[in-house]
Amino acid sequence: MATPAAFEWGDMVIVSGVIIGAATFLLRRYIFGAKPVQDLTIAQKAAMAQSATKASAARKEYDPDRDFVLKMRNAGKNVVILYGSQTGTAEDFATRLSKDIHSPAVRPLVLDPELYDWQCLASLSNEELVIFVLATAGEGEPTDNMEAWYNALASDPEALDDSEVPEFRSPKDRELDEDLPLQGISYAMFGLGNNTYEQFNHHARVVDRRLLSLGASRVGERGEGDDDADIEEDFSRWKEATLPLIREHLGSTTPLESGDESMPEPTWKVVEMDSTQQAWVKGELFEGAVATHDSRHPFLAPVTAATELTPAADRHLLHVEVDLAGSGMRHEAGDHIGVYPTNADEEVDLMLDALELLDKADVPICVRATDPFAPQQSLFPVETTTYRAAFRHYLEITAPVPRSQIKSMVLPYARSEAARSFLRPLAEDKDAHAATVGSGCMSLARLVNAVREAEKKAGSLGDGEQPFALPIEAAFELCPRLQARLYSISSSGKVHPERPTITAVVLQYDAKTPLSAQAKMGARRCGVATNYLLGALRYLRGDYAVDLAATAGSTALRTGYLVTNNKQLPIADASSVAMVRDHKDHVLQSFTLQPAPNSSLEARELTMPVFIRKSAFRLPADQATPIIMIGPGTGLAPMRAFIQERAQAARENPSQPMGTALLFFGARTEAHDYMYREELEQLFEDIRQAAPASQIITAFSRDQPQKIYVQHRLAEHGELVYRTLLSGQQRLGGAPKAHVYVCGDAKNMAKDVSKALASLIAEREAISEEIAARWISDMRKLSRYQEDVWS
Ligand SMILES: Cc1cc2nc3c(=O)[nH]c(=O)nc-3n(C[C@H](O)[C@H](O)[C@H](O)COP(=O)(O)O)c2cc1C
Repeated sequence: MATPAAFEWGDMVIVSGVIIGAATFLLRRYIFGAKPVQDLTIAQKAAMAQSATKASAARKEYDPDRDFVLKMRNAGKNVVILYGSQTGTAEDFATRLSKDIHSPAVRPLVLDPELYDWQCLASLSNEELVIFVLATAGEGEPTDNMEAWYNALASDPEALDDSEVPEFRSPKDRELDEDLPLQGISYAMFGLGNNTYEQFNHHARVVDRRLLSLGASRVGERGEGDDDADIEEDFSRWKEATLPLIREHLGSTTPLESGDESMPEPTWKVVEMDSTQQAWVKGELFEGAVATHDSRHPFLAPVTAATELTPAADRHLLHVEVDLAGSGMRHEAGDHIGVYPTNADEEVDLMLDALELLDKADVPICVRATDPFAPQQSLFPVETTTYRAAFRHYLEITAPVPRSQIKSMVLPYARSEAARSFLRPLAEDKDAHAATVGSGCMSLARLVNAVREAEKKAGSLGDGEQPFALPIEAAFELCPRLQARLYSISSSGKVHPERPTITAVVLQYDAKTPLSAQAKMGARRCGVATNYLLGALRYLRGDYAVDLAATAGSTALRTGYLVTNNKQLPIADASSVAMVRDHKDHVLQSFTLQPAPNSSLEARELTMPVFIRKSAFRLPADQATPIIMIGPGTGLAPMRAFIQERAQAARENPSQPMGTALLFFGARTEAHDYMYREELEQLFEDIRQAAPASQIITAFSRDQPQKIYVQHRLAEHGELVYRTLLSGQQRLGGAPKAHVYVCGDAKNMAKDVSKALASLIAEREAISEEIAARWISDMRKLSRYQEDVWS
């Protein structure tokens, strides 16, 4: 089988020849903007940063293309919004903020800091403003695209006041104060974080404190969004308090009316191309053009295995393996793999139907910025696409629509009283929005359908009233960019080079509102990426394969499967078909999947767009160091990679000293949820040849009347855990030398595990739990207590 050289975007269509060159130019940011890998802890980074800051400032030649102040002024703007975003939320907030704040006096430009130099910050004038929208990533780390700024500004985040003053570029008209080089510069700050992480909003807090200590003035308070509560509401509150101050700062005397329901200015222009005039071919945009694969240039990896891991009656637990051969990417135990999913065909059709675009779903379109100065001129990473492909590959179409978006981008298009009465409470009342849109997980298509239902219920429309219709430009703006999903790799790169595996539970649940239960396609909601992985598994297994090209009459090859009571239907009808459920009570979605190049339908060879993201979650360099792994559920993933690696080392050299390895694994029941059981038991047999005390300790929560979780087992096996932490010492007397790894749920499990550990240390060292917790904190700083957790 031929190995794909690079990524080709699904069933994308592009005009052959000339467009490839033009698109490459327009997309140079995507194609050439190589991202630095983030594989150091904060402590390591801080140590490196001090010297790096000086060196880079001295080294850096002025590059007008990287001068964001110049860029802003040339575009006739006076505000620059810089976003630090890992998974797209901050980027989306920045874009929306720019819309909300825009007026004749306030002219914002949204920029990615990765493409600009922090040294230019001091050139801003008092009549200009910079707004930071910064998410925290990793364990209190900056996002990849803010890394250079963060390292320069906060050369020592622990001791900001003693940090060296970075060397900013002096503006032409004034000298910079040596200690307060940012005097006269104004900024506003909104941070995004999640309260379940130990270092809540650390990135925004550090940058904020540093800007203040360098002399800059903050307009308004620093906002802090909490993803664990209601980050949209946090953002709205911050905007309500801060936007008037920003307007005032920039000399605007006209406050925006809060009840403003005027039509928004479109950001994007959609041009339909004449497909009869030109030769349209399937696009293979990135083939041969990319030397390095990363999050912006994923690799189309052949899927080499896809299986179900357990016989659980009510959930699909998946194991998916891809082949990275030829990609140049390597993975190490602890790394993450990013997967760009494809939206389910039913969701795409629901959206096309809601926008009344089903009949021209495959018309080629070109989507360009209306503002000739906008930094991003093309909405998608391809010059031309189709309505269907845009919704399938590039946009997040299943997320609930935020309240502020309903207010600014949906309500203005309501042309009947019935539509306005339905939408107004959702736009204005936080609780009404949470109850209907939040709990109902009401995507844009579902919201549009619900407005139409409200109009139908109201009977005839009033005089001169038009039925509700949302223009495509608004829909493109309302849907955020489809983001890659990151999974902890569950295989070792040393043992299985080029074959990373994913271990994931398929996410499906019912939205709990009467409205959603009655709506088209019902109340079931499906996680985008895990259902895409399930779709791939089913396709490879041979469930209901259908060549949709034949039924849809499309010139593009569309491979997928469609389950509709065993009847094969044209894809366009799928959204009206009642969803079929499988034996695990999961709805069966259909996906248009990407076949391997040159493979026949019968061969069933698939590819998946992936990239590797380096992590700091690493085994100790010295294999004599003991490790304690706590990984319940799919939190087992990175532990499996560690165990594979230690087992291989033990097999190869059993006489080499090896530290004890303890695995705490938890699941619901032993009989139905114990994934990788035989393999793990065999691997521990191997490990015990070199480290005899190594063992697996399980916690099956539903195998007895009372619930037992991994934290309970930690307490029960306190003596063994303590001895492993001692690692040959008599007493700890401080942070243990063993390494502890925790992976899985951040909200409860990770916190309870940390408490259980502090408690068992306190008891045996005869110290207070507070002191023991401090030792664990020290372990974190020394990268000996590492978490890979999510909430
Ligand atoms: C892997 C991961 C690590 C995170 N680490 C932190 C953290 O240390 N502190 C924090 O406050 N929030 C943390 N968060 C929460 C994010 O900051 C929050 O979800 C934010 O909305 C993401 O914004 P983005 O999509 O622009 O990256 C983390 C999220 C993820 C997925």
